[in-house]
Amino acid sequence: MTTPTPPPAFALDGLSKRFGDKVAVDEVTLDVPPACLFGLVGPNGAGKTTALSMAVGLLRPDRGTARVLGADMWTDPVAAKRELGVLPDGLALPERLTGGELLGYWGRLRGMPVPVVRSRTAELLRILELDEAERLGTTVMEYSTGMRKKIGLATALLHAPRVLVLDEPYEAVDPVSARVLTAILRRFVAAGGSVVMSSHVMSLVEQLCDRVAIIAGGRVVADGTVDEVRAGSSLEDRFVALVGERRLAEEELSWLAS
Ligand SMILES: Nc1ncnc2c1ncn2[C@@H]1O[C@H](COP(=O)(O)OP(=O)(O)OP(=O)(O)O)[C@@H](O)[C@H]1O
Repeated sequence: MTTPTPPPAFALDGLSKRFGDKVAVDEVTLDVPPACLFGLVGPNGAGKTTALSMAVGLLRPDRGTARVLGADMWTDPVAAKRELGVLPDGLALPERLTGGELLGYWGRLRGMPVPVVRSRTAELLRILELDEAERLGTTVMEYSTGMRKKIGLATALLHAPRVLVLDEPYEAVDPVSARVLTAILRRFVAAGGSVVMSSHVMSLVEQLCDRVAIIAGGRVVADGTVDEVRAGSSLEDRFVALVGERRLAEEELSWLAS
């Protein structure tokens, strides 16, 4: 008897979204295998956040489907979200809570046992170096940009999901915390989890990710292993070649520093 092949961690099929006359995402189809760190890159306004928002159930697609470990995000959202941890773009957080209170609240929303929430909260705050702020009673409203990103990551990790979707997780995070984040993501994938992360830092995606997709103008223009996509050059050069370079002409901004 053959064992059934496990479903992809994430399967996006023909996802499309239009805002008025603007086609933001156009037939995006991607498979993220189990135990994979998947990078999603593309220029500003390419459609990454829109695609990821539809994939995790935050934005209803005009067309197409998104499945998490086989469960359809829009017809079976409870099953699809059970195994999913999300760091959305511009995360709206309850501002008047401390990080620890926020995680406590989050854990209860997820129906987790209180002692588990307590011990994971303490561990996450310590590892992400938010414990000092917690001791001082700092509320999320008073957090710096990087601290907000880190508490957002903690909420994504708290229920020990099997699939993580992280919109620019390294943005505004200091180098020490970035190394911690990398260690967390590597350990997560080594244990069989999958991560989809968007980033503008090509060197980071090259170092960290197993697979990468480049999105431009709402469409997937390249998708494969990092080696396949960079095709013998650097990921940044390949990105620029596929997306198109913008050079500054001699006369442009000539008033600047004149
Ligand atoms: N709520 C909205 N209403 C109207 N247009 C939108 C909305 N959200 C996104 N768009 C448009 O959809 C396109 C894709 O935006 P999106 O935020 O997905 O890009 P992105 O690839 O995440 O960009 P960045 O790298 O700058 O974060 C852009 O042209 C943007 O202006």
